[in-house]
Amino acid sequence: MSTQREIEKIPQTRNSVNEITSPQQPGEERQNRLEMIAQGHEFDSVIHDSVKREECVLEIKNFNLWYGEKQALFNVNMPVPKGQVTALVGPSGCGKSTLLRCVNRMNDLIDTVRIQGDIVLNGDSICDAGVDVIELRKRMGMVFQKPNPFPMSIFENVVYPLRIDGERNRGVLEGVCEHSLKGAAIWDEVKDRLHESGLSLSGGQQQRLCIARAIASEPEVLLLDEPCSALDPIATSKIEDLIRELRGEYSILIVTHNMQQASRISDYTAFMYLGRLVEFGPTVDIFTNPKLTETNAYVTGRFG
Ligand SMILES: Nc1ncnc2c1ncn2[C@@H]1O[C@H](COP(=O)(O)OP(=O)(O)OP(=O)(O)O)[C@@H](O)[C@H]1O
Repeated sequence: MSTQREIEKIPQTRNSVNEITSPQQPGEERQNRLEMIAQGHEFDSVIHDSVKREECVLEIKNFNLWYGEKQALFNVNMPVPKGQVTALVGPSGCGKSTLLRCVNRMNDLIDTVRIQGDIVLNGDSICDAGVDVIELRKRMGMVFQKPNPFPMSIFENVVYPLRIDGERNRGVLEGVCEHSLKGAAIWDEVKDRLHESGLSLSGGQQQRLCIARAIASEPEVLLLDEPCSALDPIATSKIEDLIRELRGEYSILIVTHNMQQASRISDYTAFMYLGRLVEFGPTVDIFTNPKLTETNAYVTGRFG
């Protein structure tokens, strides 16, 4: 869908973003904020005060990213609250996955990527050239759209992060395996078949196995990139319940296309558009009383 078509569908109401920053003068034409973004105008993200008051696990600061000549992220400033679920939403191609991948430096794997700005994890800058990326990734758990269990047993899948760290103690490995599978709400289903292949599980079980593997190393942040997009509704509902249960113990940043899912599972929602953070606030406010008309148009399905 072209940007222009998206924009045209958004009603140009008087209750636009411009009313927040300046009163409308008689006869003055209001310009939609998303149209201004598409035209390359500078603008400041709208971040609700309640987000700013939260303790942060991550702080994304003045962050820009280019794929070759093409800029994909523009001056993103975003605190990610600790112990909460934060959803990243926005139309396809707005940069949600790119931003998520920056947090665990997966974009380093792409030769053409260039970044500016910083991301701070619990006080530590993660973008410095001197950062040990392997150590950094141990502080993050990542779960992808498609479940990706390794071709090894359920047990070995879960304890994999400990194995690569050199852990050999059977008791420790068994304890972490059970704790992580329970944490991922799949223990009862697999406790009698831990030595079967992880690939023998259903798609939804495989995804919970991947979440168990992601939490086995007790990460500071759990990054979930559309973790339910390949799952049926029942498996999706189990993963959503699980995300709610993991909240508090883990800080979760999740990319989702599904507005109902974002509203069900997240505490905070960030709306992105064409590489910019547009509005970021408590999910209940973003879905029922956003500050921007454009956010309302997106979350109610009127474009994108
Ligand atoms: N490896 C890459 N090389 C070049 N451009 C890329 C690459 N990955 C993403 N992009 C571009 O960066 C922009 C943001 O893409 P990204 O995948 O982050 O968006 P998204 O919001 O996650 O989209 P979707 O919801 O469709 O997954 C898009 O214009 C995309 O084409």
